[in-house]
Amino acid sequence: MPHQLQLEEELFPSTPGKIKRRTLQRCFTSTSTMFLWALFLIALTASYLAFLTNSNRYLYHEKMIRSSAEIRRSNGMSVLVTGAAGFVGSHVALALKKRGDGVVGIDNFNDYYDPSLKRSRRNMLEDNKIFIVEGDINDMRMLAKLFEVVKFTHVMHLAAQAGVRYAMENPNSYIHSNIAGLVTLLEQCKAAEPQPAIVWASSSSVYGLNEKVPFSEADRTDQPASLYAATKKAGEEITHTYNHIYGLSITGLRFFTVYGPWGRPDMAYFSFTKNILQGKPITVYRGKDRVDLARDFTYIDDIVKGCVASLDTAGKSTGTGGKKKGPAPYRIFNLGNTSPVTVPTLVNILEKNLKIKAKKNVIEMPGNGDVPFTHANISLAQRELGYNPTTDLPTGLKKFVKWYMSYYGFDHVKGSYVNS
Ligand SMILES: O=C(O)[C@H]1O[C@H](OP(=O)(O)OP(=O)(O)OC[C@H]2O[C@@H](n3ccc(=O)[nH]c3=O)[C@H](O)[C@@H]2O)[C@H](O)[C@@H](O)[C@@H]1O
Repeated sequence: MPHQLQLEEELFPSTPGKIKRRTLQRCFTSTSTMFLWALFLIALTASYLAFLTNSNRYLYHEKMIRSSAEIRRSNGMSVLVTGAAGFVGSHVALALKKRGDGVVGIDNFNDYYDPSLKRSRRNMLEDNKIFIVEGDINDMRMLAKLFEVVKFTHVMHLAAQAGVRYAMENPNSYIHSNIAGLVTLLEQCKAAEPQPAIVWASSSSVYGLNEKVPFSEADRTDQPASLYAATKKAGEEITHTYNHIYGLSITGLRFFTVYGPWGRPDMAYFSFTKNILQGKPITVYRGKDRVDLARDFTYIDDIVKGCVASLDTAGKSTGTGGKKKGPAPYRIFNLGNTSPVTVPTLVNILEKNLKIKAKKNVIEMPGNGDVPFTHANISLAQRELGYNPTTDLPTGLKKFVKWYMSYYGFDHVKGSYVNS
């Protein structure tokens, strides 16, 4: 269209329809611009509000972290407890707080087992003024921030992917938590000023196919029977390198089948209790030649004492600026009970406490990473930590069953759960 005509067309449109369309088009163009502007302003306001909320939340968290980390006794320590919403973590955090140490927890609240139990443990800790940061130990930035806020003197590292048999179902979760997560945490500890001393949970499973009994720290640990055990053994080697290169003080604790109130639902004593109460069958594994499996079951309160004594006796890390300045302690201890009990005996004790006969399916132990027995020699921990377990399995299980009944609200008379 020639220029003149185009201009006329625009000024004097030939049809009313055109006028409408063009006016509408202009109108629409300006409305859409306005709309875009409005959208932009809304987005700007929303992100500003989000920023305010986040920074408020951050400030709130920072305040909580600082107050949780406050030391309330002379020569006390400030401890970062990883896996604080877990079984052992929650108990250790509480014990430290009760005697006046500063405690901050971290936990990713994963769903390996019912996260509501982890949340209940968190509530219990919150009632005791212990704050748990919700986060993963693989999150380097979050760890760095945490160490910026608190100069931790110690790290009690209990966050891990636990469970021996689950490793066949989800092998990568073991690599994620027990290897990658461990390295991320160690990197942070190495860089921290001052470097904290680290006490962490290894496992009796590192003894694997070792046949020498009872298991001593100097025995072979190069024949793991499960990926879980292999990651714990790898953890012992990895922590050794951080001790050797960067001067981190390291104490590895080989726990022997820890049980008790607030325990882990994936463990035999816990799932057996649940099934027996519901009248469901339990599967009892048996070893070759019909030999009963046995474990050196260790009560949680004894383990807590061992953990706290390890923190108390841990020498200082020596590195600074990420460099070792001198030799630092590297220790490994068995924390067991020194009196193995067979799985059928464990079932008998539960039956007595629950006053219900279990429906047992006895089958040969499948090749799933289990070992036939464990038995700890604890003389090293006795000597160096003053570790002295005092709770036998009947006493400990009685306390567990009492807790279980009250936590899940099981009414013995009605034979059903009150809370469900
Ligand atoms: O001491 C340890 O290092 C390990 O102790 C436990 O591992 P485990 O001893 O296998 O504990 P449970 O899973 O509670 O099993 C106890 C015994 O009951 C047996 N069991 C388990 C489950 C089942 O359904 N039936 C059964 O007979 C097992 O074979 C085992 O002999 C923990 O689950 C691990 O996280 C921990 O590291």
